[in-house]
Amino acid sequence: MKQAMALTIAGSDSGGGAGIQADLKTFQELKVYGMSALTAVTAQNTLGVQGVYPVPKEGVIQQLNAIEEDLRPQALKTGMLFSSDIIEAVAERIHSFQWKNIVVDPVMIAKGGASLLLEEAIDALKTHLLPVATVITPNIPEAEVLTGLNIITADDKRRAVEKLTELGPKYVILKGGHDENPKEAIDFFYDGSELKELRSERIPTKNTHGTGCTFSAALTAELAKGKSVEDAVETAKLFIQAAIQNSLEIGSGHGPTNHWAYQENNKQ
Ligand SMILES: Nc1ncnc2c1ncn2[C@@H]1O[C@H](COP(=O)(O)OP(=O)(O)O)[C@@H](O)[C@H]1O
Ligand SMILES: Cc1ncc(COP(=O)(O)O)c(N)n1
Repeated sequence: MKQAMALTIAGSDSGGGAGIQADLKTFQELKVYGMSALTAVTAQNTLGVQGVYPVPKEGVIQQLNAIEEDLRPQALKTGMLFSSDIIEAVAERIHSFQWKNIVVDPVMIAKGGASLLLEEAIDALKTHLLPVATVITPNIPEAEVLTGLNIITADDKRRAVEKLTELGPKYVILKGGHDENPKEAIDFFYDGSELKELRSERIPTKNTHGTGCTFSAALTAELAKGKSVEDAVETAKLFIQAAIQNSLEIGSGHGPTNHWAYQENNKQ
């Protein structure tokens, strides 16, 4: 059997709950060989981000070249990209290497409020990266920045996914983790013509550090196995639901999700 291989292009979270660490743990749980290109080192724990140290653009390019030369991913995701320099370099390589199954998680702000993307990089994200994306997975505040819309109602969400599709990605998943619905976490899934709602019970917990990273990594892993976007997103939703349901009470801030819960549940 051909080994499924996936790449994450993202920042490091020293606390292990988000970023590259969450992505690689998720790939591993879904039995996908994980590769990484690091864009920034963050000093971070469950309480927040204490420092951000970007990798020079040349360093990011060299990591991508090394992967292309010898390994090649069947799917990849981007997370924290930090600057327009890095975004342009990543978009250019995705295009020239003809990499497929591109998941763009437009990470902007960590749960504690620290900025993981410079203001000057938003334009580059819209003009360079979104056009080469297969799927984008913004949360509500990120979708507001990308569209300029205020997103509160279901109608606002419909308008937002349509507007986001106009920026170039084939599919948009607008995640509902940040909305006010106390009962359900509803993600809007739009394929350019049809809108589907992905619903799950909202779990009352403060331990949501890394939920977005884990969700987009699960989606990427399933795409690397050759699944359709429609099927991959169903698994990603089940994966994140199990990970939040069994989140870990470690650290004294927003604890991380549990990356092994999905497989543990499937064993029973
Ligand atoms: N409390 C929760 N209970 C159940 N699912 C949640 C909860 N919070 C977030 N999710 C789900 O986790 C995924 C990540 O969403 P979100 O937290 O909005 O992303 P981000 O980490 O990028 O802000 C989505 O599928 C969302 O519906
Ligand atoms: C390096 C890095 N990348 C991404 C996030 C976003 O995490 P979340 O999924 O909690 O929004 C983070 N806190 N740190």
